Amino acid sequence: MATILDGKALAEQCKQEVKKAAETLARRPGLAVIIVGNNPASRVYVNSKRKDCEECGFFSEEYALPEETTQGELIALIEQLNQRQEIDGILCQLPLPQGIDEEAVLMAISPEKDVDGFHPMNMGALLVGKEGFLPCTPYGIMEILKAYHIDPKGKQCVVIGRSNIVGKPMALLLLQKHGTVTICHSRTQNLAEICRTADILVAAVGKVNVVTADMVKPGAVVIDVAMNRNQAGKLCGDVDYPAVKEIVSAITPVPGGVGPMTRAMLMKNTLLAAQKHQA
Ligand SMILES: NC(=O)C1=CN([C@@H]2O[C@H](COP(=O)(O)OP(=O)(O)OC[C@H]3O[C@@H](n4cnc5c(N)ncnc54)[C@H](OP(=O)(O)O)[C@@H]3O)[C@@H](O)[C@H]2O)C=CC1
Ligand SMILES: Nc1nc(=O)c2c([nH]1)NC[C@@H]1CN(c3ccc(C(=O)N[C@@H](CCC(=O)O)C(=O)O)cc3)C=[N+]21
Repeated sequence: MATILDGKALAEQCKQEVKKAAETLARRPGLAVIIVGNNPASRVYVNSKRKDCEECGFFSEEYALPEETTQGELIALIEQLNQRQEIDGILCQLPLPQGIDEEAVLMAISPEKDVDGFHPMNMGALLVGKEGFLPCTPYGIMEILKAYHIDPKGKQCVVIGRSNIVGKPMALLLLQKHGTVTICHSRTQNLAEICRTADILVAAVGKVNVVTADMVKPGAVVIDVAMNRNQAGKLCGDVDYPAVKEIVSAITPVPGGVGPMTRAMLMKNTLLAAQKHQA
């Protein structure tokens, strides 16, 4: 029987710890969340971030900007938030509307307030193994592995996906923990064969059933990052969960796996930002 890696329960635990630590600070940690346009999925995520802040006793501000917002206006807001003492973390929800250069926007966030860990300064710190904010999703996955005593050291790790926010930093964190890491993407020719070598398989593609049971080594650990909707409109990951869970040693469910831990790590990063900021 596979262990179901319960990200939801672990996230609740993490948030309780964050809340406790936040109570010892002179001032509540503050998070500003910016959302541009009317992406319904983004709306859902932003609402849950507000709830997380309340749970952790944080101060939070939300900026819901219209679809027509210009890059200049968005960056001007970020620059104001960079200056504000009571704001420890700034998150600009992705994706941004067409015509706005995401990289320019992410670069505008002060690296000290970049609780998403998307600024090139924090990305660079991760690359060279220096301290910085870790991107929340890969950070949350490493916390899941740690909590369940799954050590990447010496293991074959396969990451499917090479985005700057998930796949690439995921690969770097597994490498940092001494995994032997292979990164796959849309041009990978022998995906199934490479996946079958994995002791730890991380799927971060965004396509239903891109990972089927024949691609998974029996006894492997499978982490499903994706947030897809299937034909019935149900939330699901990249992995054919019912079939794959029968052959693995451990697997994250969707929902209830990586998603809640991503949000918990956002709270953790905001706490860390506040601690540094107030030191
Ligand atoms: N649980 C959570 O907290 C989070 C979940 N997500 C979800 O994770 C998924 C990935 O997100 P993100 O990294 O931002 O997505 P991107 O679309 O930026 O990246 C997807 C990656 O998958 C690769 N890919 C596409 N098709 C295939 C294929 N057939 N075989 C192998 N690789 C393929 C792409 O390759 P190429 O580079 O060649 O195009 C790309 O590297 C999405 O479902 C997203 O919703 C994202 C963030 C947080
Ligand atoms: N600047 C920025 N930072 C992000 O971290 C960021 C982003 N932009 N854009 C979009 C992606 C996606 N993402 C998720 C976070 C939590 C869940 C989550 O909590 N999921 C729940 C289910 C939620 C539901 O029911 O819809 C779960 O898996 O159990 C999902 C997805 C963060 N992202």
